[in-house]
Amino acid sequence: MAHAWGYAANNGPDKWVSNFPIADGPRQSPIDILPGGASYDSGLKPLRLKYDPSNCLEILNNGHSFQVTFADDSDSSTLKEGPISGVYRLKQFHFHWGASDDKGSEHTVAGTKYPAELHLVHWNTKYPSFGEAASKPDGLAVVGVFLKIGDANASLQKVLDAFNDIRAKGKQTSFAGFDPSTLLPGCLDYWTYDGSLTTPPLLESVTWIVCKEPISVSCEQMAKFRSLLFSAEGEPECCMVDNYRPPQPLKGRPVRASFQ
Ligand SMILES: NS(=O)(=O)c1ccc(C(=O)N2CCCN(Cc3ccccc3)CC2)cc1
Ligand SMILES: [Zn+2]
Repeated sequence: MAHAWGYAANNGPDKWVSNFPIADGPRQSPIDILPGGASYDSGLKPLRLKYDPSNCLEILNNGHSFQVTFADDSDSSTLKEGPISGVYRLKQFHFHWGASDDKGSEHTVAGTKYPAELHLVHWNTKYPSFGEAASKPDGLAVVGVFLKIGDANASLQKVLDAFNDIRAKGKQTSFAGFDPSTLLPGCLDYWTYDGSLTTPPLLESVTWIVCKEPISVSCEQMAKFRSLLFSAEGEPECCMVDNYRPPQPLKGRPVRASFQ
């Protein structure tokens, strides 16, 4: 499996350890969050998120998910405070989802799976770039937001409307003026713990910040997620579904809550 990792039986999460031994490391993600096992930390600050829609550049099908990429050459779209110190810049956001509404999220809450999970990926500006930061223990901060079946999400629909141009792996199209803060829940209470990227190279460089409150998505919108392809044009079509890693061992890590 020369780095051809994926989510199928022959190259999926249980196989990643052969090319990425850190898969069995001490701070892997995602995890099952046990609210009863999290400790309230009054020292945790509210999340300070400031996003500039003019930084939004394009939307891309990378063969594992789709991502919306941001210009990160200035401090105009940043995450500050919360559990982190310093300034982290937004690089991209993407999602993970299931083949059906009963699965799809990477983090779970007392065993509960959500149909999808949003990840807003930020890198620590004490390092020169995302690539540099991705290999440092305090290099990345990812805000995770659960999606729960309910009313259609008008903000999410703007993203889904771009899917016709990125159906196959490797397709990308310009995507301007989108404000990712419109994808955040009203309440920004969160759990936080030290973890990793949930895809190869599984680098243990992520401060995870998982919001307690989900955002809504309709089942028709979930069907649109599932219309994307893992496969490139000209290859046999393979629907992009179940692109999530299951929870990993906590290995004694503390999980803190910003709320009581
Ligand atoms: N699910 S998640 O944990 O939020 C997540 C966050 C970010 C990425 C991500 O952007 N990539 C694409 C390329 C960069 N590599 C790191 C790298 C590899 C080699 C040289 C430098 C950096 C990470 C994977 C993936 C997953
Ligand atoms: Zn992710």
